[in-house]
Amino acid sequence: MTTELLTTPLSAPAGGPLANAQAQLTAAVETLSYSSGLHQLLASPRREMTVSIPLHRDNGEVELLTGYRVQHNFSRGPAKGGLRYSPAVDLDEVRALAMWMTWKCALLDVPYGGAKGGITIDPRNYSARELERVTRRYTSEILPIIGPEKDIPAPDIGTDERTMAWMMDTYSVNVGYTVPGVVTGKPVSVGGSLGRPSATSRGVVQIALAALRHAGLEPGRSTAVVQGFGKVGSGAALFLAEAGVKVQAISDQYGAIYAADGIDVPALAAHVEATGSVVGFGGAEAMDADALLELDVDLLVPAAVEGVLHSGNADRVRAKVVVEGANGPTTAEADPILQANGVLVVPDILANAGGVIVSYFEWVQGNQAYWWTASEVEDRLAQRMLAAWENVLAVSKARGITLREAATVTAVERVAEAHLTRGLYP
Ligand SMILES: NC(=O)C1=CN([C@@H]2O[C@H](COP(=O)(O)OP(=O)(O)OC[C@H]3O[C@@H](n4cnc5c(N)ncnc54)[C@H](OP(=O)(O)O)[C@@H]3O)[C@@H](O)[C@H]2O)C=CC1
Ligand SMILES: O=C(O)CCC(=O)C(=O)O
Repeated sequence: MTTELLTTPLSAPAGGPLANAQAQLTAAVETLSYSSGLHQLLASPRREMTVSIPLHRDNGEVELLTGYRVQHNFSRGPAKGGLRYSPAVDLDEVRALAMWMTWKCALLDVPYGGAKGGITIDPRNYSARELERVTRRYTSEILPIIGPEKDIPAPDIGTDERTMAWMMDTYSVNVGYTVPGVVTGKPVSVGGSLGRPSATSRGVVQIALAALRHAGLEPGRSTAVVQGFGKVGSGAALFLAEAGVKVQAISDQYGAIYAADGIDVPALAAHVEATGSVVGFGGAEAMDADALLELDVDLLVPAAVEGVLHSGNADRVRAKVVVEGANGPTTAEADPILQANGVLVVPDILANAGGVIVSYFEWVQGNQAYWWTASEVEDRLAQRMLAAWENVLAVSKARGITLREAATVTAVERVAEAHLTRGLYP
């Protein structure tokens, strides 16, 4: 196949998540020498839905929210991906996140395409009753395009297992029977899997420990910082500390804390539970949240939002290894700077894939109505994460490309092969 033009059908603002996702795809398409037609097909979402969500607030006022569901690709199976509640959500962000889900599922060889959803809302400003109404209305609006064989949402920023229970109930009430497989990341009491809440963090740390050793660093003598202390960041900090890594700094959207001898992560979790933020934790000192990314440590785990490592700060990153717990934390401009400085970057589509792997296990268990033990889930998760790590390392070495390029090339090739095998003229 020949590479002619490498323009993509969706124009995206430079530096934003969609431009970054497209730049990563373009690099993979160039390596694979795909045609521009195939490139455009891989770059374009198969289906997008934008919905208005009228919300009756508890005080009687009516507010109109906007929600999205983007299904990027179905070539390898039903679409799969999280649902985000954040004020920063827009259609381009959801498009990027959906594309990354396609590559993640292909890389880890779970039988899904990629999707993502979002609502532009700051969930902290709404009561639980309001969030339930928003979730139920959003689910009703996107109901025609989701389902266990079509598209299966899961938690992401600002959503959790309670959100998934509301989605599952709304879908089930509409179709007339209980459909646990329409979402994953549900509570165990309604068909969730043991081990799903901790799966993304466990996977991040399994990869982080392997990456540290690959870089010649002994985890028990290593230091780390974690950006974000939500579902992914808090678990990552905890599992790193349990593995003997000294977690010296942690941040959330309100600020950052630092302790040279290592933060007591369970005590910090109790503080956050009580106060809502890492700020003010007694066992550490306050530090500048941007400076946290530039600390002289062995391991940096960005586990919050996109674009935090960019052309303006990449040159100052002193961590030897970056393991991307978040989706898209490193911009396309930052990648070559980090590479030139010898920083080993383990890409999101590999590092944070533990969540979708256990979501897949949840879907399989639900479909068979047969439940696995926590250790079965954890053992199978570790096997898949470490096999994918070895595979990406091998491709990187064989082709002389970065880990991100190796992961993306592997995934894109699998998606293209599935698409072409199914035939071009359905
Ligand atoms: N949940 C999952 O299973 C998976 C999540 N991911 C990705 O991991 C990342 C985090 O998701 P998740 O943990 O689920 O989301 P959560 O909503 O549980 O947590 C997000 C965390 O990021 C923090 N945060 C937000 N903005 C900033 C900022 N500018 N600086 C520092 N911290 C910030 C939040 O702070 P605060 O607490 O103050 O609001 C919060 O601690 C996202 O990129 C997501 O897409 C990837 C794979 C699976
Ligand atoms: O568990 C899932 O299905 C998807 C999780 C997710 O949104 C992600 O991996 O980014």
